[in-house]
Amino acid sequence: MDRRFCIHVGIALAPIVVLSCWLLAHEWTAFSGANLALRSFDSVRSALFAMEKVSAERGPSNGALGEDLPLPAARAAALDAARRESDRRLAALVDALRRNGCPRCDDDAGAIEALEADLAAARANIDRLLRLPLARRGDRALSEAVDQMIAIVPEFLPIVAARTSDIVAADPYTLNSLILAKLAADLREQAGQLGSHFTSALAMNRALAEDERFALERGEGRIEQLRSMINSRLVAHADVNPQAAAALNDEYYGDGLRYVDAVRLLADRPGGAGLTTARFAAQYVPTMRSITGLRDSALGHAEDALRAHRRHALGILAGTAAGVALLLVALIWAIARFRQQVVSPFVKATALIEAIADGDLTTEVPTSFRRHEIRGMFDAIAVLKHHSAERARLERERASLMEELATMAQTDPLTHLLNRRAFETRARALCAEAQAAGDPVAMIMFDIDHFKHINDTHGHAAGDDALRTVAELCRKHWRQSDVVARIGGEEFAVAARVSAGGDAFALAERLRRGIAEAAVPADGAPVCKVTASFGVALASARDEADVAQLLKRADHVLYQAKLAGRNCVVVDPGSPALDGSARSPSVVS
Ligand SMILES: Nc1nc2c(ncn2[C@@H]2O[C@H](COP(=O)(O)OP(=O)(O)OP(=O)(O)O)[C@@H](O)[C@H]2O)c(=O)[nH]1
Repeated sequence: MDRRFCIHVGIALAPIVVLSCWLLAHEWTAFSGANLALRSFDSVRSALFAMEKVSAERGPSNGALGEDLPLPAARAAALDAARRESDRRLAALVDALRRNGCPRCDDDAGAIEALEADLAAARANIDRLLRLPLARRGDRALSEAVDQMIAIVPEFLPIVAARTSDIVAADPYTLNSLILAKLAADLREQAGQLGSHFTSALAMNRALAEDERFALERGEGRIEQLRSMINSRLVAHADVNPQAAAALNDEYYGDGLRYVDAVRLLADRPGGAGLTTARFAAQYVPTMRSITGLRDSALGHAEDALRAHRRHALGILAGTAAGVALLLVALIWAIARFRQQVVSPFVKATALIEAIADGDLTTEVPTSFRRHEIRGMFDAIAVLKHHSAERARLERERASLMEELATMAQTDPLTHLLNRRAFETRARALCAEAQAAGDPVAMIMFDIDHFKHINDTHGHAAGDDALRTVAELCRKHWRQSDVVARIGGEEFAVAARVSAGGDAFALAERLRRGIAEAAVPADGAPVCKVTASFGVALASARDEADVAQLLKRADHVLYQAKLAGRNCVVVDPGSPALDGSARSPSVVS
């Protein structure tokens, strides 16, 4: 029962455990997703920063390209600082991608390697031009150098897009902030490119070429597009820092673009704008900080949301784990209590009832149960045990009474020898056994002499004592295998297996002498002497030993013994000469 209970509990617990594990796994996945989203966010931010720095590197590069030899130390230092900053940000991006631990981050690391190679090539090209005098650099070469730097920036975009999709998969609510940050980064790039379109014309002190004017218009169009996209995002999500939005409006859309328009008008003149690229950059570049300001504000907003999401996921995971642990502990506790308070008592009760049914009443019935129903059950078992013990006792008494009755039915109550009926039954069995074994059977009958006289002289009790004394002598003189009985008032009979006729006679004679020598006691003192007369009849193994016949023959010679003067043994003359002795009656007196 206990084993079955455990199996059933296991079956019932299995779906709960599976469900709990599933719930935990689900919450763990959500928490891991939130962690991955934060790491991916770090990659996106690093990519946008690196992108900005590579884009910003174009400012000092263009500034240097616009200077003639020897390159002013300040220009060289600015270019060097910008390149180091780009490299630092790229290294940070590689680190962030390594920490990111996403399946496709290896592809991104490969993309960074390609990007770094392209950047190195672009820088080498710029350095080559910087070693030439300004007049020998050539318009076309300058444009190509600027374009080569511009072409590097879009290489960041697949990394940003891939990591953004990882973030949005874990927390879709960050999508708007991330798009806004990406639009701001695009705007920063477009703004940078817009400035770059002036580089050749300013460096060569000439008017803007047709394709440069076209590029400027296209850039402004793209910037206008981004402006409306950013504005619509800002309107929909006013929670992004409004000061950053206002700064963008004032500084870049206001001052920055106004300055670009003014320089373009100047640059339309045949002699050019009369500005160095460095002066242009010094005036224009600072207005772009408002763009990165908006980008950083959007990134900060996304980071806050992601951290909140991670905290929330961690809280849910911890709550779920605690809930599951609590539920399992409560279930196990309840099952253990149920097993201890209900199942175990039932198992014990079953074992007890089985033991009682098997007759084992030695086991104690426990009484220390607190539950009313269980205590009642064990009280009932105690009653059952008590009744069973009582019934077992009655059974034993009945069996002993039956045994007593059976003994009484076969025994003479005065002498405790067999009675006549039992004698006949046992004697018949003895005859059959003797015949089977080929042994002769002797039937010895004897009768106390003048017993009436004893009764009359010494009283009936003395007569009874005389009978008991003779019975004791019988027990003393005859063997265990002999059948001895009191078959009448003062009449006794013995059936015995013998090997020779003389044996039977000797047996009878030995008893006769024993009786004659004995004194009948009464109240501890001898009262009188008794004698007995014996008749012996024999049946050989060949004869059919018939108990009735043998008794009759023995009785007949017993009568002869009486007639012969009593206190003697007479052997039936019809007995076979078993040992070759005479068949004539033997009389001993
Ligand atoms: N005390 C006592 N007497 C018994 C019992 N059964 C029979 N008697 C007596 O035994 C006596 C038998 O007497 P009888 O048949 O005349 O034989 P007897 O006196 O022994 O004479 P013989 O047999 O010829 O020697 C009777 O007086 C019976 O009352 C008994 O259980 N107890």
